[in-house]
Amino acid sequence: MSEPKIVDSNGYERIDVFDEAVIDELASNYKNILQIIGEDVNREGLDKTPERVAKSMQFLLQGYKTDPVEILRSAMFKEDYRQMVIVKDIEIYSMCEHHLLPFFGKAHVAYIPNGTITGLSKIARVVDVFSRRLQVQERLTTQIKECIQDTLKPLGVAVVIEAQHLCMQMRGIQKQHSITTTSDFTGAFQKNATRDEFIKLISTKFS
Ligand SMILES: Nc1nc2c(ncn2[C@@H]2O[C@H](COP(=O)(O)OP(=O)(O)OP(=O)(O)O)[C@@H](O)[C@H]2O)c(=O)[nH]1
Ligand SMILES: [Zn+2]
Repeated sequence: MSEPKIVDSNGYERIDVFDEAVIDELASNYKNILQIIGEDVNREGLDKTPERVAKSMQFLLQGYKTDPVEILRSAMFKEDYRQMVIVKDIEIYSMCEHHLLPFFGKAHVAYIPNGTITGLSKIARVVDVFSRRLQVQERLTTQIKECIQDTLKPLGVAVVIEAQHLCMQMRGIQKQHSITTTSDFTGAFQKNATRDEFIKLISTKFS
């Protein structure tokens, strides 16, 4: 019998990346940081903050614990459909590995099956697993592409990510409106016509 899933208040499965000892150690280090920046760690509002931040980190970095290949393998179906499948506007929240600040936006993912399809939600889950790690946008884009290509072995995979980086907005260069776009393609998407069709379809608004 499989173990019961632990869910959070939204009903989503909670993945504990760190054990309790690690949470305690993280909390103790965050307490030090609060002290170093000159805060009064004993005031009421900060009482539980070190522990909250430790748990928040656990949530934000939960992607290390899940194998994205297993996610795809859990829902692979034989199907003789060899046209483009696009899951677009998948929201992403990731953490910049340079500043530990969020970057967030949308991922658009397409593949052309070669006898095997996967559950649509699994594409979004793979995006989530890689996003919930310390990342740079380029590597995130490529990891999603490679995981789908290596597991489903489709005729091609395309991944485009558009994101805002808080490390460029709240600090540093402080550019509030710049969006970074990254893309990566395999197989059939290397051809201009196929890639153009994908770009056209992800640019179309349906609402
Ligand atoms: N290529 C890439 N760079 C990123 C990403 N996220 C943040 N960066 C950049 O990482 C770089 C780190 O540069 P450094 O000069 O070492 O750090 P810094 O002094 O904090 O740089 P500034 O942000 O320019 O103040 C910065 O240019 C960031 O904009 C990302 O996803 N991809
Ligand atoms: Zn950054």
